[in-house]
Amino acid sequence: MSEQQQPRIGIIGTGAIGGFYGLMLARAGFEVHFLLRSEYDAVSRNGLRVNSTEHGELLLPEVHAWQDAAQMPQCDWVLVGAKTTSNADLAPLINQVAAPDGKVVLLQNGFAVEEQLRPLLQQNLHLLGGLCFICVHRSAPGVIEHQAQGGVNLGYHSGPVSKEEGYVIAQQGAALFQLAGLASKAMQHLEEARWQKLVWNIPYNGLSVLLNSNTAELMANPSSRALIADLMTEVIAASTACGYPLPEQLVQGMLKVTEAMPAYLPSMHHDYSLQRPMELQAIYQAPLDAAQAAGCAMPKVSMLLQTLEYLSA
Ligand SMILES: NC(=O)C1=CN([C@@H]2O[C@H](COP(=O)(O)OP(=O)(O)OC[C@H]3O[C@@H](n4cnc5c(N)ncnc54)[C@H](OP(=O)(O)O)[C@@H]3O)[C@@H](O)[C@H]2O)C=CC1
Ligand SMILES: CC(C)(CO)C(=O)C(=O)O
Repeated sequence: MSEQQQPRIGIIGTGAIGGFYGLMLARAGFEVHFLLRSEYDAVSRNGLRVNSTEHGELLLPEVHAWQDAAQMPQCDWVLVGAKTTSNADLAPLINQVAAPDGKVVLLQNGFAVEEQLRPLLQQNLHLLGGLCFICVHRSAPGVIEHQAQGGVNLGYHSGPVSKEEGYVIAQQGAALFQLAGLASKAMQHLEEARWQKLVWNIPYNGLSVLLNSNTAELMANPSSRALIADLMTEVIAASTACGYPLPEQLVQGMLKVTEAMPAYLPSMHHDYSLQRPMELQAIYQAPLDAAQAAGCAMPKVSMLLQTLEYLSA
C-alpha cells in the first residue's frame, strides 16, 4: 500500500497503550492491525473497548487481530505498545511486520530503549520514540480504562536519513495521531524528552509499588511527597550532568500536575501486582548507568531500584 494514499499501521503489543492508540487510529479511518498474545481470543470475539473519562465508551467491534506476526500484512508504521522488557524478543517480529522503509515507534517509557533495540532492527527501518502522556490500564481482556490525558510526542532516533529528514518523519507520525483527535507533536530532542518524562516515572512508578499506593495517596502524605521531590531533584541533576539541563522548577510543576490528576496507579504497579516483569532496566538501571558515566550519583534512585529488585526477585 502506498503511503501517499493511506499508511497502514501495525500495533505490536495490544495492551493499554497499544489498544488505546490503535483503537483511536482505527476510529479515525486508518487500517490498523493488532498483534495480540493472551487476549487474542477475547478481542477476536468481542472487539476492543475503551472506557474513557474523556471520550466516553468506545468500541471497535471488528478488529484486524493477529496471533502470528508472520501472517500480518506489512505496515508503514509499526507502533510498539509492549513493555520494554519484551523488546529483544519482539525485534524479529517487528522486522517481519515493518514494510521496507517502515517507521517503528516505541510507545514506551524509560531511557536508552531505542539504543537497545536499534542493533536488532533492519538498517532500512526508521526508529522513533513516542512519549505517551496518558493514564490507561487494562481492566479485562480487550477492555481498557482511560482515566486521563492522551497526548503522544514523537522524536526521531535513527535510520537511513538525515536528522532533518528524521524530524519531518516525526512530524508525519504526529499528524497521524492528530487526525485521531489526540494532542501530538514532533520533538527535536528525544533523549532530553526521555529524561524529562523520567522525572515523573522514576519516583511515582517505583514508589507506587514499594508503598502500594496510588498517586493521590503518595501526594497526601508529607513524607512520601518529600521523597518524591528528592527523587525528582536527583533525576534533574542527572539529566543536567548528561548534557540535558532541566529547570529545578520542574519539581513543583510536576507535583502540581500530579495533584490535578485522578488517583492513578502507574503501569509498574499493575505489573507488580499481576506478577509481570517490571521495567527496572529501562526506567531505573539505564538512567543510573548514564548518570554514573557522567559522574553524577543518584543515591535515592539507586536505593529505590535496590528495593524494587528485592521485590522482583
Ligand atoms: N499505561 C500507561 O498509562 C502508560 C504506559 N506507558 C508505557 O507504555 C508501555 C506499554 O505499557 P502498557 O500499555 O501499560 O502495558 P500493558 O502490559 O498493558 O501492555 C503490554 C502488551 O504487550 C503485549 N506483549 C508483550 N509481549 C508480547 C509478545 N511477545 N507478543 C505479543 N504481545 C506481547 C502484552 O500481551 P499479554 O497480555 O499477553 O502480556 C500486552 O498486551 C510501557 O513502556 C509503559 O511504561 C507510558 C505512559 C503511560
Ligand atoms: C506521567 C503520566 C502519568 C501521565 O503523563 C504517564 O504518562 C505515565 O504513567 O507514564
